[in-house]
Amino acid sequence: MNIGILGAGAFGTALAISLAGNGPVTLWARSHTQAAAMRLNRENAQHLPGVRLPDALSATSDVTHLADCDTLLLAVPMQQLRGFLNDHAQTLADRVLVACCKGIELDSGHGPIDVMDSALAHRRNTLLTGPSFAHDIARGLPTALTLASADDDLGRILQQGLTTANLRLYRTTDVTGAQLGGALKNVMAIACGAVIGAGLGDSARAALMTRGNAEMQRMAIALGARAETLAGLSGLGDLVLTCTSDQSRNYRLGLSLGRGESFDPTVTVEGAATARAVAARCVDWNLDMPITNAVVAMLDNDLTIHDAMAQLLARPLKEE
Ligand SMILES: NC(=O)C1=CN([C@@H]2O[C@H](COP(=O)(O)OP(=O)(O)OC[C@H]3O[C@@H](n4cnc5c(N)ncnc54)[C@H](OP(=O)(O)O)[C@@H]3O)[C@@H](O)[C@H]2O)C=CC1
Ligand SMILES: O=C(CO)COP(=O)(O)O
Repeated sequence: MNIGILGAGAFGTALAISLAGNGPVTLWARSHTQAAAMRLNRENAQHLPGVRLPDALSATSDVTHLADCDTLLLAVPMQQLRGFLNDHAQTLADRVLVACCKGIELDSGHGPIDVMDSALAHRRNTLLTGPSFAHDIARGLPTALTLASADDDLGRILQQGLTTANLRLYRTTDVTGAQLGGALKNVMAIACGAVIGAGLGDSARAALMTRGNAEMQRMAIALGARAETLAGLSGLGDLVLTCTSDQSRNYRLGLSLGRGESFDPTVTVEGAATARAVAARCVDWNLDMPITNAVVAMLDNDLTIHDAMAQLLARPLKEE
């Protein structure tokens, strides 16, 4: 397998570092300056400082250097994915594509594979998702992820080719479940960060994680996912990681909301747009998504975390 990675952010770079342990990998950055600096300094100082780029990793800003790559990993943020696919349709044609982003597109309500399926003519579109921080992968720490492919034969090939010494891949054909688990856990991480930031305690966070998990299951099953996918790495696994670690940018945005502090708007926080994408559609989908709606209200400054928790506690009592 000849691998290229498009998008030299934290995650794309971390995956490139890990995969370079298997053989040569090409990492494409849109910025010529960034690619040149990575070649010169053997470091992605902008997005993943402090980690040496291995010799088997070639950094470039020239898409023609991806000509020999049969498998391309796309590591750009979710809301940029469609524009990116349109801009690079020729480079991506006839390759196996692996989306590495987590989220739901605001305009369409679609996840990464759905966006690729609608934007590109071919259908060899897959997703790599699950609990993993870029810094952990890049430092060689053990990680387990899910490779989602509707075509199980293709899934097996990718599972084999993208597994590395520190990256163990499981696979699933439930692309809907994998997309939604990775997208919705970020919304719950914002809520959990807000609870901790406001000093409401670990018990409240445990309640939110559990009810958030129920909310994720409800939506995913309604849209055709399998319950066991949401109980796996791409759902519960990533929910646990992201709601409990301040390595998570979504969780840190929540912390800032809970503390009443501002947050750097240039940081990639997928859960904010995803929460809006879901909240805008949950009435049409006939879905009860109280935590997601509360996150949107907090992001819009319409609700404090104290009021949001009071509202959630005052909901009609029901069976678990
Ligand atoms: N970081 C992590 O730990 C993990 C991240 N992910 C997912 O990976 C995805 C990317 O996140 P991450 O790498 O962390 O984000 P970063 O903010 O670190 O990097 C984003 C990268 O995307 C590039 N980019 C943005 N828009 C475009 C575009 N239109 N064309 C080309 N390149 C573009 C940026 O380029 P530039 O620098 O030039 O702006 C940058 O290299 C997200 O969906 C995230 O949820 C998944 C698991 C773990
Ligand atoms: O997806 C991630 C961990 O699995 C990264 O989380 P953040 O995008 O919140 O940093």
